[in-house]
Amino acid sequence: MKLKLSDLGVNYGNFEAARDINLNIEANEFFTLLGPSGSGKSTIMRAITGFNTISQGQILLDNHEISQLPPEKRAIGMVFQNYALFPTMSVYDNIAYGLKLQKMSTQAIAARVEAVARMVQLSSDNLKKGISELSGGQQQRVAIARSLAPNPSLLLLDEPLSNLDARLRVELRKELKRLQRELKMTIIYVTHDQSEALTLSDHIAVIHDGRVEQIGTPKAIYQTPKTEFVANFIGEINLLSSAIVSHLDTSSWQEDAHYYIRPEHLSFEAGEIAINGTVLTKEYYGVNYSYTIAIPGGTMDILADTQFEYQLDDMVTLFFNRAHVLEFVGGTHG
Ligand SMILES: Nc1ncnc2c1ncn2[C@@H]1O[C@H](COP(=O)(O)OP(=O)(O)OP(=O)(O)O)[C@@H](O)[C@H]1O
Repeated sequence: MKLKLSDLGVNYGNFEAARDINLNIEANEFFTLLGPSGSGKSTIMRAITGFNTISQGQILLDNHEISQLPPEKRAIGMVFQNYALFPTMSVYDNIAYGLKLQKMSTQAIAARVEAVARMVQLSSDNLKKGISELSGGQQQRVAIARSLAPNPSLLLLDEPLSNLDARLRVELRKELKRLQRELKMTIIYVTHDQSEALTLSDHIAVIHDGRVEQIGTPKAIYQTPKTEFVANFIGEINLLSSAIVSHLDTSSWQEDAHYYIRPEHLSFEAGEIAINGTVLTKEYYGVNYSYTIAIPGGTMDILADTQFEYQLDDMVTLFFNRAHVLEFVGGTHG
């Protein structure tokens, strides 16, 4: 199913937690709301599910206005950060919960619970257990299975992996993507983790202060951020301070602009622009090094191939090309 939010606004009392939200989410798309804590992501999700009343705009699910419907009539699946499982029920009963409400036959429920348990790779042994007997990763699988059981055509996932350790997050992230492809579902995903957003999404909406800052593919958001906020929020980036810029031959550069460059666009080898500096910190990442270089008026982070091995306090020259420099005037792309 496709979802359209048009001029959506949500207030808590006098506080505008979301405003002017316009999103077009296509059927079978993996769409992510990415933004810092408190930016309004959950507020938008709760408006879609019906747990928040909207103060303005429309929510169209396959062209039908749903904002006046109660949550249970919207047929939208939802998984929360804290799982929100029923702790005293068995895994089976948790997954079967929505199906029982739909008055499905016991036999049909059993078949469906087994099917979704298989999808999320929960064994039949696990189905008999109590929720507290499962690991965090298994509990999250139960939460996903429960939301999938009624076969929703739209699934909302609000920070579903944030309670898990790093390795499990990556594993479950791959599984989510596989499930989405297999089940041909529209997924709206909320995260403040940029690597999750970049790896999973077809499109990302960057949310900041209750507004949409930019919508685009992961590549577009990373490579051509429209605002200074997006440039700083997605990926690592170096600000070329005015002190640095004043050292450069910058006749084509504007005085009131802010200039940025990504660490991977700096080189120790060659480039149009050169800055001398000394090695301040060095981190080894297996495939490469990350160095912080002290330069006149500031520091720059650089990602370098392991062939470029320097020691602390070594003198080095950083090179980069003008084409890789991102320019912002008044916060927006120059
Ligand atoms: N029930 C509420 N009443 C009043 N203010 C609220 C309520 N819920 C959220 N807020 C405020 O609205 C803003 C947006 O909150 P929201 O939970 O949507 O952010 P978020 O981007 O989902 O954050 P997080 O990543 O931390 O979950 C915040 O400033 C928050 O304090």
